[in-house]
Amino acid sequence: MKKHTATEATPVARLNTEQLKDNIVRHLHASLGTDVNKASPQAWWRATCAAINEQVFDGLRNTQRTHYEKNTRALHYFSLEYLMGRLFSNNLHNLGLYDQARQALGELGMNIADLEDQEEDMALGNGGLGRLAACFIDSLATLNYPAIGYGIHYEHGLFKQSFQDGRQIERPDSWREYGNPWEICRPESVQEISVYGYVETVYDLQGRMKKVWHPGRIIKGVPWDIPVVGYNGSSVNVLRLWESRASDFFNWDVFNSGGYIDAARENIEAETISKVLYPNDETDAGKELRLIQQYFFVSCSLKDIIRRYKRSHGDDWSDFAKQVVIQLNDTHPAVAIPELMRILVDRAEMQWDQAWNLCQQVFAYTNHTLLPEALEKWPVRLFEKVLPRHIEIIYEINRRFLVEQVDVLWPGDNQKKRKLSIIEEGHDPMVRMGHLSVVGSFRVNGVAEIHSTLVKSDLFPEMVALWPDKFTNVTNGVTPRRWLKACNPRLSALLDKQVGTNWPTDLKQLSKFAAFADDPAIQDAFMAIKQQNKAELASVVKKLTNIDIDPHAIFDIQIKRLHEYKRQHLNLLHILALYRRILQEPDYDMVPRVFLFGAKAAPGYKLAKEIIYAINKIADKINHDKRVKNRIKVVFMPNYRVTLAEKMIPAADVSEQISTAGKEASGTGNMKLALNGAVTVGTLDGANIEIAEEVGSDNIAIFGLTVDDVKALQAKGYNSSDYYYADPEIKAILDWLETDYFTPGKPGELAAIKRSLLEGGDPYLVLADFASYVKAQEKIDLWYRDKTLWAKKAMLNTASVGKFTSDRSIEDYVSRVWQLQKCAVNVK
Ligand SMILES: NC(=O)[C@H]1O[C@H](CO)[C@@H](O)[C@H](O)[C@H]1O
Repeated sequence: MKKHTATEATPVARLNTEQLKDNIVRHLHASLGTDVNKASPQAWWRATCAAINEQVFDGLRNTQRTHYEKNTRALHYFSLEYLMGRLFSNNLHNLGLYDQARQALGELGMNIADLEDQEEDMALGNGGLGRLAACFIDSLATLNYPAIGYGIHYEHGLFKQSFQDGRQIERPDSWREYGNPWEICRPESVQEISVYGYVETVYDLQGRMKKVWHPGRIIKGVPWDIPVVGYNGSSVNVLRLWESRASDFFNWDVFNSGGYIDAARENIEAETISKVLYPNDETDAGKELRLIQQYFFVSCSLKDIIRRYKRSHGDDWSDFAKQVVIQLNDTHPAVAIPELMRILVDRAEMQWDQAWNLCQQVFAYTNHTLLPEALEKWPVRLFEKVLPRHIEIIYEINRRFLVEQVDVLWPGDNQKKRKLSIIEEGHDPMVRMGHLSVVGSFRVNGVAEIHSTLVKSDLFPEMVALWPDKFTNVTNGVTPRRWLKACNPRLSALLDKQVGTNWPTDLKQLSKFAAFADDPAIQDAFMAIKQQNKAELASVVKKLTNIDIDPHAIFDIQIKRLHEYKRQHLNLLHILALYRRILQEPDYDMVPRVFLFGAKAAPGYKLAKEIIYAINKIADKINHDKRVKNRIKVVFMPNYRVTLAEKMIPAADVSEQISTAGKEASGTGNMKLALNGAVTVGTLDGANIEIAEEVGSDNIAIFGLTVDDVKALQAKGYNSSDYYYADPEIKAILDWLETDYFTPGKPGELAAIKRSLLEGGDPYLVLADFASYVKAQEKIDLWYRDKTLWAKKAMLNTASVGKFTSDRSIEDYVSRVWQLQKCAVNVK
C-alpha cells in the first residue's frame, strides 16, 4: 500500500458508475421525493448535485478537521466579487467523477449536458477581478493551501443582458430563486455588525481615554458556505459569503403601536445590503450602500476569523499574525484595516502601536487598475455618517503616517504630505482607499509585470521611496481545470495522449506539445478539434441570435466587459473598413471572418451602451448584405458570462486583446484564449507582453503604441483629427457613422462614437492605433491562408502558455506574500 507524503493528500475512494447511479436515484427518492420515470431535468440535476455533495462534504469535513488539528496558518481572501459560473461540471471534474457521472446518467436515460444547463451561473462578479478570485480559490484548494474566501452572498448577481433593437436591456439575475445546491447556511456562525450612530469619549477609573461607539443600526450577517473542491481529491476549502438581515427580525413594540411598515422597514433596509452586486467594472460607485456592503462583509469576516482564532488562542494575540494573512482584492475591502484597528484597540484594549504593528503584518493589497476613475475615494462626510469611529481611526493612522514616515523622508514638504495623505483635502475631503491600503499593508502587488512597474512608477512612486520592499508583482493566471480540462474536452484528450495527464496540475507539461507543432498528423488532429468546437459554437450562435455562421471562417473573438479602454470600437472600425473595401471592390480578397463579441456595459455607462448598439446595427446590415457574400459576419452574443465564455473560447481562432497600452492591468481572457489555441492580436499591454514572451513573436500579432509611446504622444499633445484628415479610410468610416446607412431613417444614431473620437479627443488613442491594427489583421489573414503555418502557431500558443496557470500565481503569492504551508488532508 503506497505511503502518502505529508504534502500529498490521501486520495478519496472514487465512486464507480454503479455507486453513482444508486446515489443519484436514492436522492431522487429521498431528497426530492420524486421518481426516475417522472423526474424533471431540474430534479435530476438536484439529485445528482446531492450525490456529488456527499463526496464534497466528506472532503470538507476532512479538510477542516485536518486544518484544525494542524492549527494551520491560513489565507483569507477578501473580495467583493467571485465570478464562479456553474459548479456542476467543475466539481465533477475536480472530484475525477465526470466520466462516471456522464456514464451513470446516460444509463439512467439522461444527457449530462441537459443537467448542466439546469444550473444558473453564480455571477457574483463583474469581470476579470471577480473571475480571478474564483480561479485563485480553485488553485488554493488544488494546491492544498489552507484558505478561506470571504465575500457577499448577493441575492442578485450581475444583471442578465438581452438586446432590444440592438440596445442592451438589463434584467435582475435571480440565480438562487429556487435555491442553490452548492451552498450550506451556517446559522451557528452568524455575526452582528454596527453602522451609523455616534462615538462617545469616556475615561475609565485609571483616567485612560476610551472610545465607545453607539451604533445607529445593527445588522445580522448570515454566512453561506460554498465548498471549493480542489482538483484530484485534494482539499475542499470554503468560500464563505455573508447575507444581511435585520438583527431582530421584527420589532413587535413598533408593530403593536401600529407601525407595521416601520417594523418591517428595518428588515427590508437590512436585506438591501446583500441584495445586489454593483454592476460597475472599473468605476468607483461612490454610493452609501456600496460603502456599507464593503464594511458589512469585512466586519463579519474579521469577527469570524477572530472567533476561530480565539477558539485555540483565547485572548493571546501573539500568534495572530502567524496564523492569519488577509489579501485585499483591490481597495473594495480596504475598510478592513480601520475595522481590525477598532476591534484591537476598542474591544481588545490593545495599545495603538501594538495593534498597528499587528495590522501591518496581516494585510496585503492587490491593485488591479490604474484608471483614475476606478481608484476608490469615499467622502469623509459619508464615513462620519456611516462609520463614525472608523474615520477617527483613519485620521490617527494618517497623522502617524505623515509624521513618522513622510515627514522623516521629506521634512517640511507639505506638497508631499498633501499628495501622500490618506485624506484628500478640499471642499469635500475624501478618504483615498488606495493610500490607506498601501499604508496598512505589508505587501502591495500589481497583476502583471508592466502593471506592477506602472503601479510603482506612476501610481505610488513616493510610497515606493518609503517602502521599496513592500511592492512586488504577481502575474495573473487562470485555472486550467475550468478553462481547458472542463470546457475543451476534445483538446484535453489530445493533450493527455501527447504530453501525459499531469498538465491540469502542472501546466508547464504543455511545453512538450511544442514538439508536435510541425507534425502533420497532430496538426490535423488539433485543427479538427478546433473545427468541431467551431461547429458546436455555430449552433449555439444560431440558437441565441438566429445568425448563421460558417465554421470554416476565421472565428475572431473579443469577449470582456465593454469599456472604451478595451476598444471594442477599434475592432468595429476595422470591420467597417473591411466592409467598405468589399463594397468598393466586390472581389476584395479576404479569408471569410466571423467577428464575435461578448460584453456587458455598466448600466450607467452611456458611451459603452452606444458602442453595443452600433455593433448590433452594423452587424445587422453586414449580415444581410448579399454583396458581402459571407466574407464578414458580425455576432454580438447576448448575456456574456462564464458559461458562455466556456463555449466560445475553445472555438476561437483569433483573440482580440487590443486595449490602449497601459490601461489593461493584466487581462485573463487573453490567457484562456491562447491556452485553447487562439492566436492573439494585441497591444503590448498588461499580460499580453508576457504572453508574447512565452509564445514568441512569430505566434502573436502585436501592434500599436507601447506604454512609452502613449505617454510621449500624450505629452506632445494628441490630436485625433490629424488621423481623421490624414487617413481617408478613417474619415470615410467615421463619416459613415453619421449617416442613416446602418439606421435607416435615423441619421446620426451611431454618431456618438465619432464624436467621442473627434470632439471627445479619443482618450484611448483609437485612431492613433488604427493603421497598425489593420496591418496586424492583414497579417492574420495571410497566416490563416497557410493551414500548416496557422496550425503550428495555434499549437505553439497552447504549448507555450503554461506560465499562466493560476497555480503558478498562487505559488508566487505564497513565496512573495503569504508564506503558507501546504497541508495534506487526512481522510477519516
Ligand atoms: N477589473 C478587472 O477586471 C481588473 O482586474 C483583472 C484581474 O486582475 C485584470 O486582469 C484586469 O486587467 C483589470 O482591469
